[in-house]
Amino acid sequence: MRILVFNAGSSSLKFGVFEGARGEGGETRQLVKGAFERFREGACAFALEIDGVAERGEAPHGDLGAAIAAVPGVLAQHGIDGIEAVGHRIVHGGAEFATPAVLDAPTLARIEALTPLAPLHNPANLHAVRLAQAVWPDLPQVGVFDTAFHLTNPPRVYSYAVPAAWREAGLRRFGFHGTSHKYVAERAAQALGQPLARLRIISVHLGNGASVCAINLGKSFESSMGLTALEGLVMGTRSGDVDPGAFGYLQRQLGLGIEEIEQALYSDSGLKGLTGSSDMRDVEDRAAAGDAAAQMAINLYAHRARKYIGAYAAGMGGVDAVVFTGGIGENSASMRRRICDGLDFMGLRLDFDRNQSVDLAGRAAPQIQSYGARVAVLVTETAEQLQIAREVAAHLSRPEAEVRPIPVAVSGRHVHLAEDSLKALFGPEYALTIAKQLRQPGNWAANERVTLVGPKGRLENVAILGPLRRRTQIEVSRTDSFALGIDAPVRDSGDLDGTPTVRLIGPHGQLDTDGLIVAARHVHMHPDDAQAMGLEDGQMVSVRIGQGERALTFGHTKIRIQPNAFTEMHIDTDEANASGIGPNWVGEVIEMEAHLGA
Ligand SMILES: Nc1ncnc2c1ncn2[C@@H]1O[C@H](COP(=O)(O)OP(=O)(O)O)[C@@H](O)[C@H]1O
Ligand SMILES: CC(=O)OP(=O)(O)O
Ligand SMILES: [Mg+2]
Repeated sequence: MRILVFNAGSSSLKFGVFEGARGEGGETRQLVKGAFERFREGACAFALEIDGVAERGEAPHGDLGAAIAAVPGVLAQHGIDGIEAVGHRIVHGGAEFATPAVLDAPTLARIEALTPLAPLHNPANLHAVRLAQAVWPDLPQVGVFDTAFHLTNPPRVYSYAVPAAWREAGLRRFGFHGTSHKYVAERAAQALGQPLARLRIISVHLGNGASVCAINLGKSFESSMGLTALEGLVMGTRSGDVDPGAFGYLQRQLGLGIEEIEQALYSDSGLKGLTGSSDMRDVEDRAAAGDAAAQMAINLYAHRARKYIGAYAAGMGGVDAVVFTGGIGENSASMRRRICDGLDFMGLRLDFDRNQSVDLAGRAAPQIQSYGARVAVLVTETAEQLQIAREVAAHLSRPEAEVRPIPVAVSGRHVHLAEDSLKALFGPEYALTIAKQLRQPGNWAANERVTLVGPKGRLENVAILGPLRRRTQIEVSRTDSFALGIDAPVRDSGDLDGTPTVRLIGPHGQLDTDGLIVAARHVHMHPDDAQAMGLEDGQMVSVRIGQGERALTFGHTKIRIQPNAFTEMHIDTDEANASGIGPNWVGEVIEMEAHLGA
C-alpha cells in the first residue's frame, strides 16, 4: 500500500512516500523523503531524497498551503504515482484518540476542538488535512496522534494536583512526540536484540520541540510534556518547565495579560529566549566562540534533560537503555555528552569515541555507552513519518472486528498469599493443598481457608487462591468492605501501594497486612480472541451482560491479554448480583473506550 505522509508544522512541511505492507509486521519502505522549511515571503528551503539521491535548494513557496499544493508536481516529476492513502501527523488528540482515525468531518471537528491545547501545532496539522483533501478528494486521509502512545500513563502520572473542578474540565497531562518515542523504543529494542516488553527505556527526543519519555516494558509510562507541548525540556522557542506562580507575578509586576505570557512561553522562550536564536547549531557555534549567554543556555538545556533522565529512571525503578533522537539528539555529540555527564552513579557512561563517531546511515542505531556500562545508550534517527505510514497501513488493512461472546466468571472474596503470610497463618513448613484447578491456567483454589477481620466485623471461611504471590492481596466486594468497616479501593490486581490493612487469621497464627482491594473488573483474553476482536492489551471496553430485566452494561472494563489465558470476564459478587447473572452467562463487547488503561 502506497502512502503519502505529511508532518506539517508552523514553519515547515515534511513529507514522505512509503510503500507499506498491508497488515501488521510487514516492512515499510521509504520511497521519497522531502521537506519545505523556513517559510518566508514567497520562498522556503527545499530538500528531497529519492532512491538515495538528494537535492537541496530554494523553492518559491512562502507558506504551508503553497508547499502542499506543490507536492503533487514534485511527485509527478519523479514518476511517483499510485498513492492510495494520505497519513497526517496530528499533535493533539486529547484522551479521545487512542488509535489512528480516518479524518471525516465529525473527526475533524473533534480535533478542531482540541486546538487551544496545541496552538502551535493543531492548526497547521488541520490546515494540511484540508488542503490534502482538496488535492486528493478520493483518497482516505488518516490522522496519527502524538498523544495516543501516552494514553497508557497511570493516573498518578497524568494527573495534576489541582481542584476537582479543573480536573473535571479536562486539565491533565497528555504527552507528545508519541509516534517518535514509540518508533525509537522499538528500534532500540531491535538493536539490543531484546524484547521491548522486557526493557525500561528512556527516549530523549531533542528537535525544535523536545520531550523525554519513559517507556516501561513497552508502554509509555510518562512524558515530560503535559497538558500542552510547553511542559518539560528547554526547546527551540518554548520554555519548558516554569513555576506556575510566574503567571500571577508577571501579570502584577509587568502588567502582562495571559495571552502575552502564553505567546512568549511558546514562541520567544527556550533557546531563543536565552540567546536570541532557536537553532542549536547557532547556539553551539556561538558558545564555541566564547559567548557566555550561549554557554549558559547549553548548560541549562543539558541540565534539564539530565534531570528528567534521572527522574524517569526513578519513576520506573531503573533503566536499561537511553535513546537519543531528533535533530539535536541525532547530530550533537557534545549535547549528548553534556546530558550524560554525571550519570555514572546510575550505571550510565558514554564512550567518548563511539559518541563522537555516530553514523546513522542505513537506519543504524549505534550504541555509544562505554564498554561494561550497565545502561545502554543509543542514537537513532527519529522516523515520525515512517511510523505514521506503518500505522496508517495497519489501520486501513485491519480486519473487521468480530464479535465473540465472552464467558463471565464471578469472583467471590478471596486471598492470594505471599510466602511470609502463609508461614504466619499456617506454620513455617506448611504447603497449601489444591482443591480445584481454575480456568486460568496455573491457578487453583486451595482447601485451606482464612478469616478476615476489620474494625466492624469479620468474614469467615475466605477462599485462598494459589499459587503463592510476591505480595499478599485480599480481594473483597464493596459490600464485604462495609462489613469489615474498611474502605477498600478499586484496583487492578498487583497494584497494591497505599492499600489499607486488614487482619488475617489462620489456624497457626494471625497477621495484619495491607493489600485489601476491590478488584477492578477485567477480561482475561487469549491473544487469538484479542486479534479477532481487534482488541489490544490494556484497552478499556464496555461489556453488556444479560438480556433480562437486570441486563447491565459494564463500562471501564480492562482487557488483559496473556499468552495462555482462558478468555473470560471477571466481575465480583456485587456486580454479578446487580446484573442478575446466572450460570454460564456470556457478555458481549459493545464499545471500545478511547482510553487505554494504565
Ligand atoms: N549538527 C547539529 N548539531 C547541533 N544541532 C543540530 C544539528 N543538526 C540539527 N540540529 C538542531 O536540531 C534542531 C531541529 O531538530 P528537528 O528534529 O529537525 O526539528 P523538528 O522538531 O522541527 O522536527 C535545531 O535546533 C537544529 O539546530
Ligand atoms: C509536539 C511537538 O513539540 O512537536 P514538534 O517537535 O514538531 O514541535
Ligand atoms: Mg519535532
